[in-house]
Amino acid sequence: MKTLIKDVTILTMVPDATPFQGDILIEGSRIKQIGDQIQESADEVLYGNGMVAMPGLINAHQHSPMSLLKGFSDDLKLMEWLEKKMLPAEAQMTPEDIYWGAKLSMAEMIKSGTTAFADMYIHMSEIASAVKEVGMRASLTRGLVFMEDDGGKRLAEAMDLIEKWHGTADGRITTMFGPHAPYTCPPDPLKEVIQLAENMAIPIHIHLAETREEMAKMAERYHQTPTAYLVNQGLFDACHVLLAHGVHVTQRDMELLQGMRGGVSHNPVSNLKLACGIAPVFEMMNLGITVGLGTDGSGSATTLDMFEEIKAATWLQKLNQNDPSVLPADQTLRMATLEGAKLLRIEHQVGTLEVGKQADIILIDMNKPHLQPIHHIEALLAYSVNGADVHTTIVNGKILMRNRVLVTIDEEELIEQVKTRAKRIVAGV
Ligand SMILES: N[C@@H](CCSC[C@H]1O[C@@H](n2cnc3c(=O)[nH]cnc32)[C@H](O)[C@@H]1O)C(=O)O
Ligand SMILES: [Zn+2]
Repeated sequence: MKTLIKDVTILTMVPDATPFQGDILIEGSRIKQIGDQIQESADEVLYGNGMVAMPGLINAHQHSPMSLLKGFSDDLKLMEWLEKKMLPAEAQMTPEDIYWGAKLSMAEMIKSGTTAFADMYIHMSEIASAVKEVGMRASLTRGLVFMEDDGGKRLAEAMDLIEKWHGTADGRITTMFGPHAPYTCPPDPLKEVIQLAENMAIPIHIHLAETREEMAKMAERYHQTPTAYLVNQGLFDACHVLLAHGVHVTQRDMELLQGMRGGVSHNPVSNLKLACGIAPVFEMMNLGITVGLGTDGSGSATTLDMFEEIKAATWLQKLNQNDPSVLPADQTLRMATLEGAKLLRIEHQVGTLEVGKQADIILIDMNKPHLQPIHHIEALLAYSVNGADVHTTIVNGKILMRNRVLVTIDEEELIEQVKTRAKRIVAGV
């Protein structure tokens, strides 16, 4: 199967590359050729017509089934929101609900230009089945809380996910271990997971230093910051780590993180909405720590539009540093693409448009008043585009949305399913 994208403005996101007009040839799942006037017959030709082609966005921290809970419980503090609303609602969710919730998130992600995501939740085989069917790329994690003895049930589910799904769906699905957070993972079980991750060469995805309450809790329990606690359990020596949030990290914490494999998913909309604080993204980047972008679950962020995260990320750092030159447009776009790919450990496959890489490409329709005239493409993409401007979404060479119509998801059926399921779930809370 060959697809030819003709006459588009190509933003490869390769560092220092400038946008240019040209064609992209996709063969199978990969980018075969990028150039000018490619003369090759293809099964499908997409005409650029004023569009921009760029790498699909990568959402580095998500809880996909929580889209069933979007708008259910807002304007609360994180711990209250989590303990009084989210966890009781999660207890009502059946495996089938998880499947449909994940699909709902994927529909929203594909329609707003996201092609890959990192997900931490429960009933992960349901999510894996949905990812396989829908055609997205995902790094899947069974979230592990160790606050009560569950006889090893959660960990067994995590192992099962990794053994059954890692590297499957034509390589679109990878997995991580997911100790949930420093405050839900005491030293012994955490060390056990770290050991497993090291032995199996599987990365770890974990929440870190999201709230002031977490800082206080960890100081009281262990007389340490959450970051120092993880360092002292040997986490960063063992494996690649995807840290979600990293809002409350001290200068000393950042120095401890310097040189880590992996990095931080910055989730600015969720952090703003829950009034968690502003992550020191600029400082972390200056220390060479990889920082990508995520939405967190829709239960908190209430949106999965990564273009909103791009805007929030750059605005927050400009304000925080009192300097509008901080996080310029191209750097922030890179956080949502190549840096995110590094966090998911898939940068050899995606994150830039390069010959030989997997074809995860989005086309953005610039023929709109709010996107004209075009002086600097990157500025418009970072500051003006929103998810609804995405025209076409391609993952692994396959078109998942064509002219805003989903190809692998029946949108009508999806909406019917989630309406009834969501109603039943919250009735039990
Ligand atoms: N609670 C599950 C395991 C955790 S899955 C991932 C968890 O992260 C929770 N979560 C979602 N957003 C956040 C956040 O911003 N901070 C901390 N946890 C969150 C979410 O509700 C879900 O319970 C169990 O009992 O087995
Ligand atoms: Zn989260």
